[in-house]
Amino acid sequence: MPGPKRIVLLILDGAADRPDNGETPLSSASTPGLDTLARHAICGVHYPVGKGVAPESDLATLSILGYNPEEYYTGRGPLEALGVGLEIREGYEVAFRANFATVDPSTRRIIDRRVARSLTSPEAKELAKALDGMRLGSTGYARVKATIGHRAVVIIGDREHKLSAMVSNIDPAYERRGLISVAVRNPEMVLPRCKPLLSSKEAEYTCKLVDEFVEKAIEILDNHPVNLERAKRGLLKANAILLRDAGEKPPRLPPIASVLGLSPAAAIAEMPVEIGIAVAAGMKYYSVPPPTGNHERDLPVRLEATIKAYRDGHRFIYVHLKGPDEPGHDGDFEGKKRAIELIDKLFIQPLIELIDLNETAVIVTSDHATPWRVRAHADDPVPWMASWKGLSTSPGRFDEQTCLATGRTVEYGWQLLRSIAKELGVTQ
Ligand SMILES: O=C(O)[C@@H](CO)OP(=O)(O)O
Repeated sequence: MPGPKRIVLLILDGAADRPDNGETPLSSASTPGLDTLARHAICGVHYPVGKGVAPESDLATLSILGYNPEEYYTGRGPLEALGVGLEIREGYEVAFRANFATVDPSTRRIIDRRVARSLTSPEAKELAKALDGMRLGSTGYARVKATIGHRAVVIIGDREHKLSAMVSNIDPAYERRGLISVAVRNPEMVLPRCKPLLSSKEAEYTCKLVDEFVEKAIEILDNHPVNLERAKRGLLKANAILLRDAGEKPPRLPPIASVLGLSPAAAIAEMPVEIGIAVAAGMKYYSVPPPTGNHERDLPVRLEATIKAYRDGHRFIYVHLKGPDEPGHDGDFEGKKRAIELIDKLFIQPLIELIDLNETAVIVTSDHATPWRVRAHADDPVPWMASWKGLSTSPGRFDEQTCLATGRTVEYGWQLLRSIAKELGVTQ
């Protein structure tokens, strides 16, 4: 039988977890759709960026799509900026992923690095407007754009002086190692100062602008009417902005078709960073509204976009669903299990009825583990499953322990698709 002609790659953000008395949200979730896919499948585990790396979503996703991060990664900030259509003036601007957060201005203690996920996008847009265009030093400036919930993009620039992305994170939850950031377990929640990651005048000057921006932002935000109103309603103030994952330019990627020879390629993604990755990889991005927090409302919309991409003839379709990650960060086992069950019920079950599984392989995995007991990204191995009607094998079900037990370990996420395509004999 010739191999599959098409691939649908489904990344369940943060769905992987750490077995606890044998159970994980994935293993305990009711997943008839994944169980059906498991009937004709192979599965294993992979290390999205490599052993010992607790990656952020962007780094992990870039790797899983087949791009070796060591060769291509340029920082999350530029991907977030690309995802919301912000250009970077290379050499004189540096883009950061940002979080609106709550701090105690007198002690710089971080009370909540996401404002308890209570900030609405309209509120964030108001606050971003108050910071956008801020002048820094004599020739520096900040460009600020709110994205989804507590998230934003901040571009620090200078009209005359060159800047550098080699600066530390102003966010204790993620530690910089060169251009990549890794999640920190139990970070000390105090607002840090910027440190140059290499001794260059550009990095030192960039840190000077960054520290000035962070300080001025607290003054502006703490007294902003949006926050005064929030405080009146007993809500946390969004009175600080954390910066992480500086980058000077988006990655220059060979088109995704060069990874597996499958084109055209499409992407259905809901967060700016994954949209940025899709654009950088030359995929046709099928726009969906931002997540509303109501999975019952959001998932059918994502399914509809996926089926449209399929019917438009795309041979590689990358779908990124955010659901399970947030309850993982919030230490919510049941919430994470529920998010997985809803993806199965409202996305996977209808999907496999609407596509041809004789010609299409469905690959399901996660970008990283967000173990609910850890409440952060972790470096655990991540399960993957490749399902196709031409396979006569079955792992029984798709979960962390079943896929670990097969012994099919892929050392680096960027090798995953190629190894699956080879084993299934994907038709170029
Ligand atoms: O954006 C998010 O959902 C997460 C992970 O990418 O970041 P943070 O932990 O800052 O909320």
